[in-house]
Amino acid sequence: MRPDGPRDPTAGPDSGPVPPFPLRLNGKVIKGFGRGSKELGIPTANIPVTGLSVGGHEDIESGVYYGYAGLSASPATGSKPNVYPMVMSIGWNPFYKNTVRSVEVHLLHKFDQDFYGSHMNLVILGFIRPEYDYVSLESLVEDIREDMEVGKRSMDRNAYAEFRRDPYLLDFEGRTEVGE
Ligand SMILES: Cc1cc2nc3c(=O)[nH]c(=O)nc-3n(C[C@H](O)[C@H](O)[C@H](O)COP(=O)(O)O)c2cc1C
Ligand SMILES: Nc1ncnc2c1ncn2[C@@H]1O[C@H](COP(=O)(O)OP(=O)(O)O)[C@@H](O)[C@H]1O
Repeated sequence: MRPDGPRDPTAGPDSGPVPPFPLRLNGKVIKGFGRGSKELGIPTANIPVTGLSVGGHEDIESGVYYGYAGLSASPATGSKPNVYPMVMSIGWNPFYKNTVRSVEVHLLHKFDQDFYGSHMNLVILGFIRPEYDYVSLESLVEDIREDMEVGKRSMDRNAYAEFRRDPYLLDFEGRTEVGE
């Protein structure tokens, strides 16, 4: 269960990501559990959990992370490839008691349209917190909103902001089959 008390304003040292970060992985955006997170204002783009095996990250600790996401061009919407800051959850979603592990990314940007089928390249820069169970949906949402603020503040630091230009993010060569 979520511990009481205030949370740290940033995650990870100001001097920049420390190993195992930056972690790089990718996958195609697939349908999630359809719990209507959009209605809560927090849509999460799922990539197949096999995306974790790209680069051998299967044993990554479950929890909440922050970093940057590169999204491929979407033929459906005509959008160009672009990079966005993101917060993400890797794990079992204890609040929902999932039986499969999931990788879910919330991009810190307002989109007019869905982008299922696009490819997403991720550079993870830091760990925010473990996954918790919650007394209510409201308290889960409140904590995710705080994760978004922690992620933003953390990436505003120079040693993290520079990863926005990491070439991995916009390299979609031969990526179409990975993680499908
Ligand atoms: C930044 C972030 C933090 C999250 N933290 C938790 C958590 O601590 N516990 C939990 O059960 N689910 C957590 N979730 C997962 C949400 O419960 C999940 O997005 C929701 O189940 C909707 O899933 P769906 O989009 O696949 O339908 C988190 C999601 C995000 C984006
Ligand atoms: N800011 C955003 N971050 C992540 N996904 C978004 C965002 N805005 C729109 N989307 C779209 O919403 C979808 C996720 O919606 P959601 O309600 O969580 O359903 P699902 O259960 O399919 O994951 C993503 O796959 C993506 O196409």
